[in-house]
Amino acid sequence: MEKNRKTLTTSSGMPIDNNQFSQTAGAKGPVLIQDFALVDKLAKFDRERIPERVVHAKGAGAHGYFQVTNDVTKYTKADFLSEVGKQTPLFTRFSTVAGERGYADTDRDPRGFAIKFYTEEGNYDMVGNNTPVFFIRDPIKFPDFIHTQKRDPKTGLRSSQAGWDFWVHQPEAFHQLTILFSNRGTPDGYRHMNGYSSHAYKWVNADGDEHYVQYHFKTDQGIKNFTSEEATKMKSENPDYATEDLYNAIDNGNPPSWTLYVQLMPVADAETYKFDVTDITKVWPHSDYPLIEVGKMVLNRNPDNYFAETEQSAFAPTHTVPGIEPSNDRMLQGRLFSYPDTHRHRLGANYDQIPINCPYRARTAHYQRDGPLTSTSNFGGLPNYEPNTLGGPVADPKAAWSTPKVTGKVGRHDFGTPDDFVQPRALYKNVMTEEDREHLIKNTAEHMAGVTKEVKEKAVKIYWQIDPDYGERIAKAVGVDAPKMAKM
Ligand code: HEM
Repeated sequence: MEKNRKTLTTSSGMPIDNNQFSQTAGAKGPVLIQDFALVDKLAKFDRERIPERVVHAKGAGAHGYFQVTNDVTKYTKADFLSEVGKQTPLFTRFSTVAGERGYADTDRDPRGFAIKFYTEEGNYDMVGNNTPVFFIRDPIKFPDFIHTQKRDPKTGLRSSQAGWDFWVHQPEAFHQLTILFSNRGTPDGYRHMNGYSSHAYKWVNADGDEHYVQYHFKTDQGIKNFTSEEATKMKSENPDYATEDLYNAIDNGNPPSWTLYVQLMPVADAETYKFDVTDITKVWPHSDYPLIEVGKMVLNRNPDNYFAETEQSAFAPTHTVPGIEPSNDRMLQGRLFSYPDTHRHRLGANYDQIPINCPYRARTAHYQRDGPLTSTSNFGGLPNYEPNTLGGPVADPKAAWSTPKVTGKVGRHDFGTPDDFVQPRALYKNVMTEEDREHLIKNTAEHMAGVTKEVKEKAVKIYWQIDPDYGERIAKAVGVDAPKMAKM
């Protein structure tokens, strides 16, 4: 055996004499079940795959840190934001949404933008996207929406018909669609896009004052997008383009960074504001609520092992810290349940004990025990019940959340009649350049190419209500009659 090379072992640590030939009964005889070097290897291999994430299956991860650059203590008591200069280690995962784990990175799709801050008060996860709004605003619609983005149950193919058939029944989706079918739907890798909380969360300060908050992580690399042609070409040239680009930038000592800004709205303002600020299909005008700088996120270390870190990372909006609370945004409330639930399914009940998910900078103290793959000391001989006289951990009333009032009847309430077109109209008319609009029309029409006339006509009707120019140009590009639609 060569010097300085370790002896190969089984997973139980038994030295292995030979890794080239299975044990057999005689040179021509059958393979023996006593050969643990073989059985251990095959059994481990048989179980190598865990379920992929039901959405956001393909992603790239990176370690880094967050540093506070501005005093925000009058808005939140979150300890990791308590001092200018304070640094908190973090892990980030960027992703596409609909494709499977082997899918191409440059597909038109929102991009996931998930951050796990390892704070001294426990892990804080910010699970956002590169778009400030979303397609729907009630969690009961999420599984149906995602089914339209995944493969058709009969053909096993992706179907743009399903997407459009769903969207034409959700006029509120057209704000997000106007973003998705602009070139922002095909960002040039993960370094050149912004990240948003999309939801309103709540910041609470030490005196109990509450603000709704929206997060904007602005890329310091500048926004860069692919055109539809460039993105499609890249799918075949390098399906892992975004993953490789992020890895190489960090590996080459060129750490990407993002500046975090927030919009803050006193909770009382929300009652009289012109729209429901917990509606995720809306953005808050910067003229009403300007951006306030908070700090910088820098990604400077690649994972050592993709599976252990990136694949096993488990983010949840439920993982929060004192000073940051959920709002009543219905989508967010649905997500609070969905993420830890899917982690228990994907990784097991002790997903929090996997090193990448472990709140290693906080001192955890509780009475939860056992379960599959318990891989900590399981709190040794400490008591496993409470109340007790044994000096075990007790709850601290100071950690109580804010106590917002709720009124009204239990029921399946609709959203009333919000104006879902004013914001996509402003985006189309006032924010986009003529070149942006040309790309938007072309990209939308390309995607709608195989869609039925009935669905195209319904979509055109919505586009026309957003803005007649938008509707007429889409109608022309997809080959339906816009003026007739407009009179319907
Ligand atoms: C009711 C609505 C939603 C539901 C039920 C839902 C559910 C899920 C589920 C089950 C996963 C897989 C998690 C895993 O296996 O680790 C996931 C991933 C993800 N979701 Fe959502 N989602 C919703 C809306 C949203 C919204 C609005 C955003 C962004 C603002 C978002 C951002 C993400 C991101 C970034 C990931 C990937 C996290 C990672 O990198 O591991 N989701 N979602």
